[in-house]
Amino acid sequence: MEQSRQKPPKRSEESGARKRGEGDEKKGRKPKPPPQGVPARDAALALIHMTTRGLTLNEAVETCKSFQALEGADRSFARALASTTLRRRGALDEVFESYLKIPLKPKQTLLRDLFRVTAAQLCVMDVDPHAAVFCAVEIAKLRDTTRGYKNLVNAVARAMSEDGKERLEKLPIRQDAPGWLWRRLAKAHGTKTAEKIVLAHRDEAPLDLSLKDPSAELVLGEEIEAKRIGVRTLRTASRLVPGIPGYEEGAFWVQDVAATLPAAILGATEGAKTFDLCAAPGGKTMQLMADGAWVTAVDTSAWRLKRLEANLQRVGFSASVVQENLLEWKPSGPAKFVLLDAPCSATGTIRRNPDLLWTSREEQLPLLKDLQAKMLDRAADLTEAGGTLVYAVCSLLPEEGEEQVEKLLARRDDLERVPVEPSEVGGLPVINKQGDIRCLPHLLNDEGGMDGFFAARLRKK
Ligand SMILES: C[S@@+](CC[C@H](N)C(=O)[O-])C[C@H]1O[C@@H](n2cnc3c(N)ncnc32)[C@H](O)[C@@H]1O
Repeated sequence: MEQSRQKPPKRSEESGARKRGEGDEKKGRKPKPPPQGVPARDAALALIHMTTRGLTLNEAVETCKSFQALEGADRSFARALASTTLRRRGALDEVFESYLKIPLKPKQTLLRDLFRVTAAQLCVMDVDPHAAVFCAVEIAKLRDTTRGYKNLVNAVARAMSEDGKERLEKLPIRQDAPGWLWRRLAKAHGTKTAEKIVLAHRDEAPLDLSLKDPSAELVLGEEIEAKRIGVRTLRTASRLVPGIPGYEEGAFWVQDVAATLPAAILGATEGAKTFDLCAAPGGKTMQLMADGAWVTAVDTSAWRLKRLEANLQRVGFSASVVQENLLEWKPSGPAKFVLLDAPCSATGTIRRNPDLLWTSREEQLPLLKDLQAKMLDRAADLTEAGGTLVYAVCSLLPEEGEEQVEKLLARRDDLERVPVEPSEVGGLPVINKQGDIRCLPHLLNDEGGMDGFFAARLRKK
């Protein structure tokens, strides 16, 4: 059986919580769980385990019964614990594994996830270490696959409570990213920038609201801190979207500041025929419509289009919505303005979706790149002469962004790049040498950062 490499640390004499638990155990009484105890931590473990099996964190949150049963502070704690575990999983694995004499077997997935969640509490989060150790052992006892390892869990958790934080802090920054992503980020942006990107992934993203009418004042109430940023964004410290004044009236929708830039640089004019390709769930459709464009929104996914329609309805817009594969869609004619927000690795949204670090697969990239190139050609064909095409991806990887555009311009002579001006992006520091938009998560770090995005503007000759 696996054992801890180190002796478990001595128990702290100051530990009221642990002394109480131990005493109770000796006397055969059930120990009293501390606040935000076993149920919240067990729900966080369930969420993590669902992501290990391939679900996104959002899907797990929506479907996990033990999480759904939580309320208030327990619910927030479980969500924060799951999110922290995913953000730091690479380093946390390294830390807890350093205490094991015998590595875990690949099939011990639940035990591995329990160690991860416990390490996140003990090495990253500011929680009572005694509560973390106590609950880890109680959770181990709950299931057949972990019950036999409760002593190991106890020993490793107690060892981590002693010096896990120090071990974590000694690890290189790149440890938080999967190897394939780190290699690609370092090659594309250089090691220093790649480190800044990986560091930015440690933090929760702020909540950005896109204003339907950017010139209007949105009165949020004194309790919600907010600041104007970019072209139409109000950045807030709030998390409760439906609770924000103006939500029911459709005065805003949720959209990271970086995601507002592709539609902003398209420059679709009032009443102009505009194709929003790969449109769902409709963030950019709403933005184009708010600027008065006459939009046809195309997407292949029925359920995502349902969300688009619900979003449009709340904000009070009605677009022409088409469920079609873009590569096969045959509209009656081209449009003056075309926005293609192509499917991609979504690596630019890791701050919001930390599960992507572990659910994205390098093997998906060739397929995505092939699809993006085909979509770009199709989108160019659907743009009328003299019209504007914007290509966008929420990716950190140039092979899905910059390189796709270079290759497009090399294989077609009917397109030319139209460089973006700083005034078009509200002065944000996101315009690269070619005049394209390249957002990275650490830019504007002091103000909460931004999603990673690439967007280029092309004119059809
Ligand atoms: C990056 S998301 C779009 C986000 C959207 N533009 C927004 O701002 O809310 C990419 C979209 O491409 C859609 N998609 C993927 N393959 C497609 C295809 N062959 N034809 C049309 N849409 C496709 C997906 O369903 C997904 O909704």
